[in-house]
Amino acid sequence: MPKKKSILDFYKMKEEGDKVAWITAYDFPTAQFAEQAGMDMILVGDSLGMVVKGYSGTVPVTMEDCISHCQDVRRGAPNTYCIGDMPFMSYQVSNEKAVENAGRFLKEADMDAIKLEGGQRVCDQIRAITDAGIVVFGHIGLTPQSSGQLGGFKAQGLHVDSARDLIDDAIAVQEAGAEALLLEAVPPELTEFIAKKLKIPVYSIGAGLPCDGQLLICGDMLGMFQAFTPKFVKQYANVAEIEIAAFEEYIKDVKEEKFPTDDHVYNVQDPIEEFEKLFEEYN
Ligand SMILES: Nc1nc(=O)c2c([nH]1)NC[C@@H]1CN(c3ccc(C(=O)N[C@@H](CCC(=O)O)C(=O)O)cc3)CN21
Ligand SMILES: CC(C)C(=O)C(=O)O
Ligand SMILES: [Mg+2]
Repeated sequence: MPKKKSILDFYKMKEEGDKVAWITAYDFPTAQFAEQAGMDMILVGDSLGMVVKGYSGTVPVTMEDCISHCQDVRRGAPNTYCIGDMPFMSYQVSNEKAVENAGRFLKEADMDAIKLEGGQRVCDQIRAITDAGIVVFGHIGLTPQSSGQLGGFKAQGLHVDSARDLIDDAIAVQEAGAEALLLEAVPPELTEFIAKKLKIPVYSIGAGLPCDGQLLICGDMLGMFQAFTPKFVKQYANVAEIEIAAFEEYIKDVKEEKFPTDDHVYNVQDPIEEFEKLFEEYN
């Protein structure tokens, strides 16, 4: 079992050009499989609202949802670096609320770091959480919690003006004390510039190759999420197909009385004659 990584390992990996592979996970079994596979880190994303709860966005997700899923993931992956994702309205209102809620991820769910969305406009919160001794991951570009302002789940930084805003946001997030930055759905040219410009590791979800590592949503890469498939997703398995086929076969077996067989039942421990006598008593 390799030793659990720390944020210093991720700085070192950036320096040495070793790429970080991470996925989201929300449950115990997925966390176990990710750790067994050697995943560098796990994000317990507020995307759990869409991937496991079936909401159409991440806005309804609560602190209680996030803490509960972080606890499940930690039990499954005790030796993997885990990041808790701060849900909508858990950090926007005030620095005090932001610090208090960030702290819950560490105290109640043993997370190693927290992530929150936004650039310059959340730098006060990033500074406050950092000052409390908590590792912060920034997240800019397509920020699903503010998809209303973005006009939907749309790629960002495609034009020079918006790219300039994102570069300013990236620098501000680093200056505020964040120790890593996630870029979501921005063009690779911009990703490469930001990854080279910043001292902190810069990771991509839908932001191309030239940076310090890649994140995918587990439900997307495993083929378990059916509502939509972002352009940036590579599907590595079709779990939906496997699961539906298994359910269909089970249904058929039940209808045709092919399940259960002798292998799946318990054997009586008294002579069958005694059982027959027992049943007689009731006839
Ligand atoms: N399952 C899942 N995967 C994700 O990647 C994801 C979530 N859920 N929930 C939170 C956000 C929302 N994300 C999304 C959602 C949709 C697109 C998408 O369909 N994009 C289109 C159009 C892009 C555009 O209009 O610019 C695409 O073709 O990629 C992208 C990212 C990323 N995150
Ligand atoms: C989309 C990713 C980056 C995320 O924040 C999540 O999974 O919640
Ligand atoms: Mg999120």
